[in-house]
Amino acid sequence: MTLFVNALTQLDVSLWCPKRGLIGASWHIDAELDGELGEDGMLFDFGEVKPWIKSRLDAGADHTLLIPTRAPGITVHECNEGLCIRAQSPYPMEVRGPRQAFTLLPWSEITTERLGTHFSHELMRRPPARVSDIRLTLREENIDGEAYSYSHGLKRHTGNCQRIAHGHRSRLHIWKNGQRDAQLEAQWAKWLADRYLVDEEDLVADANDEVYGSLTTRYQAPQGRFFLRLPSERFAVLPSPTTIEHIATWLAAKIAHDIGHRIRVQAFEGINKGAIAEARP
Ligand SMILES: Nc1nc2c(c(=O)[nH]1)N=C([C@H](O)[C@H](O)COP(=O)(O)OP(=O)(O)OP(=O)(O)O)CN2
Repeated sequence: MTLFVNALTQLDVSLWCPKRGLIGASWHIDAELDGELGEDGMLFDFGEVKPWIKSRLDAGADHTLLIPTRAPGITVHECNEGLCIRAQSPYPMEVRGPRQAFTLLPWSEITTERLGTHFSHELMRRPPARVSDIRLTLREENIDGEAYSYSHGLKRHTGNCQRIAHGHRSRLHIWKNGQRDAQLEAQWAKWLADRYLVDEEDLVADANDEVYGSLTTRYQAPQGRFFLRLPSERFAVLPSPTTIEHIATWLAAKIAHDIGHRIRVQAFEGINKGAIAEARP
């Protein structure tokens, strides 16, 4: 017998891609479980399947930076913050933070297929009674219009959003003078694509940055100390923390100022939630 639960939970992560660099990603998680029925006629109570799988993913890869440790140019070593990870290609990155902020995977590239198999194996280490196999599938949200992706960290968040490099892939809706504007949505999704959104308060002066054309962000949060250096053009600098409320407000003000019209922005953070802001030129 096979039991399934579609869209059981979501994963919001960043990952290092040897072709695109730092990417924000959000995936639905679909689950299938094989096994034998118990006397109650069930394989595994839905009310227990969902919290079991969600809690395991939340405590593991969710809100971490996924690193393919066998990609060319990746190095990982211990440092005062916990782990220091450097990448070279397609551009240089250095990130440091507590061990729990990273998921290290011994692969040359991260794919949703490999992640699904990896998470399934992890869950099968201690399977529930009567479950003989588990298959997880990671699936991008089907977005008709524009999707934008970014990475960030919220130093004041008490949960895992404080981790300096986690991200999202999300819908972006923009209205100009009350009308949805597909062209503006495409333009801003393209501009935001794969950027790191940083609060200007968290940028620090670092001698390397002048030499290499990079920017460095560093902060202390409840889980530990975090550090990230990327080429300056990979950043978008906000005058505020990068909560979705501030992202929507900043985007609306920036677009209204740029084009001189009344703007409404509905910015999603991952799947099915976000913030709405309006601005006038
Ligand atoms: N009002 C806001 N709340 C939160 C924000 C925010 O910008 N505004 N941001 C975050 C984090 O950035 C986080 O990445 C979002 O995390 P998410 O996975 O969606 O939240 P949960 O883990 O609490 O939800 P699940 O249902 O467990 O996925 C957090 N809050």
